[in-house]
Amino acid sequence: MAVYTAVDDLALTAFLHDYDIGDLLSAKGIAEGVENTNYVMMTTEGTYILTLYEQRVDAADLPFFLNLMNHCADKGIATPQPLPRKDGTLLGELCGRHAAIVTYLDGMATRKPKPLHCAELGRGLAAFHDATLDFGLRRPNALGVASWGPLFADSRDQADEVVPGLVALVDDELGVLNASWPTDLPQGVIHADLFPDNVFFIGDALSGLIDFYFACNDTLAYDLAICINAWCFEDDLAFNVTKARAMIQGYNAVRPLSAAERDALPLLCRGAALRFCLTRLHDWLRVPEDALVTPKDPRPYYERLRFHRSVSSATEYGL
Ligand SMILES: Nc1ncnc2c1ncn2[C@@H]1O[C@H](COP(=O)(O)OP(=O)(O)OP(=O)(O)O)[C@@H](O)[C@H]1O
Ligand SMILES: N[C@@H](CCO)C(=O)O
Repeated sequence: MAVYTAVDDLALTAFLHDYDIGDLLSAKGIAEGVENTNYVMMTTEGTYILTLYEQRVDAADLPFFLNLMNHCADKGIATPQPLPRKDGTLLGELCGRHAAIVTYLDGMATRKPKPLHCAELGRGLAAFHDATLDFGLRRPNALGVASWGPLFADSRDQADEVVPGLVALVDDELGVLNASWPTDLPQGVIHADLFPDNVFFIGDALSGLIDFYFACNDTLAYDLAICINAWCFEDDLAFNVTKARAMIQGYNAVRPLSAAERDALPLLCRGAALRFCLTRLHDWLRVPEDALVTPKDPRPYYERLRFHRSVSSATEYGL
């Protein structure tokens, strides 16, 4: 559950005086999510999401995230739109935390994506990439290729206890990726964490993209590689080429991939699998005593990485 900061009605009513969104009717903490405190809030004007940013989010990054959502929502992408305060700013303070209010998006995340969902996601991701091309702010990827070596160094001693064979695999993979990571592919703003829990659908139609708190500037096709990892493997860890084909075709229909991007896809998928394997391993080994949430298992991403290492060309992703 993720309501780290309890907000009472008096504090919230006072906070809302700085907005033009009516009077408070109700506010309920949302259990999902692990990073921040979220409330679904109803006022006389409508339904909104109130987010209080907790310690792990760097306050200096908040203008990037909020302006990015605003930029995309203005362009018709299904991202939450931050509500401006009466002074025009997007960020306030509530209960000692930075806080913002964004529009509530209808729809539901799907736990078992079908190929149709993957095609929608591909189209939505490409539209998001296109919409960000003229976004003015920049944020480097703190979890990009250069970070993976140092990240692993912090967990290397215990890695084989979590997944036998992990040290040898990751050492080898870091050597390959550091030597051959593509640097000349089209760049832009990527979501960087577009897992099924961050995408809403109404029926089979995409209705919302949320959780922009890893968004950054990086290689656009790397974002697609993250989605292939997150959406196109079954619970038994088998790769589902039908889902990958649907996703890539959907993406390609909106933002055609260059030949260089297509060729790089196996390598980008390896990088994406390694990134989530390493961040999960890091968190797995450092569960706080009072943890409210179970850490995510690194093993499925170790298995994905082994799969991508066996791929010899992008055609194996259904291209
Ligand atoms: N704009 C929105 N419209 C509707 N529901 C939302 C919206 N934003 C967040 N939610 C709900 O709140 C939940 C938590 O949001 P989110 O995933 O952003 O949490 P977080 O703690 O910031 O991130 P993380 O998933 O990385 O832990 C979502 O699963 C969703 O149910
Ligand atoms: N999507 C991430 C978690 C936090 O964003 C993962 O599955 O490892």
